[in-house]
Amino acid sequence: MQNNIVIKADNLSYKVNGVEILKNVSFIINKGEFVGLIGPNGAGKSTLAKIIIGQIKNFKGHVEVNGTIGYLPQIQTINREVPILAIELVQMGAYRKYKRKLSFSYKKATELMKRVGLDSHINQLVSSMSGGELQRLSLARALLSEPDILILDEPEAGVDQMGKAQFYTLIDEIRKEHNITIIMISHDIGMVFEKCTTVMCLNKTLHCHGPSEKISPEELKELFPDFDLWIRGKNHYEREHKL
Ligand SMILES: Nc1ncnc2c1ncn2[C@@H]1O[C@H](COP(=O)(O)OP(=O)(O)OP(=O)(O)O)[C@@H](O)[C@H]1O
Repeated sequence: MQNNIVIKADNLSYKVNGVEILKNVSFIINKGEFVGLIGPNGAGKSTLAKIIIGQIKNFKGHVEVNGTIGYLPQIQTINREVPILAIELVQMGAYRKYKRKLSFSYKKATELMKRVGLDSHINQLVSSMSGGELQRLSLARALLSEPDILILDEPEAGVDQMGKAQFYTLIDEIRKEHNITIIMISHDIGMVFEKCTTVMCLNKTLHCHGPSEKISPEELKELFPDFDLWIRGKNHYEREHKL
C-alpha cells in the first residue's frame, strides 16, 4: 500500500441472515483526511466502521489498514452507571498500550482532559457528566493510545448545535495537531459539508465519495429523497443559528 494511503477497501460485502447490509463497497482513504460518512438510518455506516476496526470479521472482500485505530462508539453505548471517575475512564484508553499499568497513563490522561476542555472535571463521576462532556471525555480516552486513525460514530448525538460545532472544530484541530486521519459517522449533513475534507455517502453501496466541494446537491437528494437539509455548509449552519 502506498505510504499516504491509510485505509484501502476492496469490494466489501456483508450479509446477516441472508440480508445484504453492504454490497461491493470499495474506497481509499488518505492520511490526514477528515472523512464524513453519511447515509440514512440502517445504511450500514456502523457496520462499515466495525469492519474497519476488526470487530466484524465474516465479511467478503478485503480491507487493509495502515496504522492504529482509535474508536469512539455511539455515546449511548457508554454505561454511565458504573461508578468511575472521569480520569479513570480516560486512562482505560491505555489498557492495551500500557498493559494494565494505568499509573503510567495518568499524566497523559490529565493532559488530554485539559486539551478537550475538561480539566476541571478530572475527579467527577462519569454518571454526573453531561452528554457533551461525555463525548469529549470519550475523545480523550480514544486519543490516549495515540492512534493514527480516529473513527467516531455519531459523536453529535445528544449534543446541542453549538456543542456540535465546537466538537467538530476540536476534532479538526486535533487532526492537524496529531497529524491523524478522521472518519466521522454523522447525520448532520450541514456540519459534515462545512468541516470535513471528504464526504462518503453510503446506503448499502457507496453512492458518492470525494472532496466535499465536489459532491453535488443532486447526488445527496438521490440518497436522501425526503431530506430538505441538503443545502450545504455555511448556509445551513447560518440558518440553524439564525445568523
Ligand atoms: N448483527 C446484526 N443482526 C441483524 N441485523 C443487523 C446486525 N447488524 C446490523 N444489522 C442491520 O444492518 C443494517 C445496517 O446497520 P448499521 O447499524 O450499520 O446502520 P447505520 O447506517 O449505522 O444506521 P444508523 O444511522 O441508524 O445508526 C440495519 O438494518 C441493521 O438492523
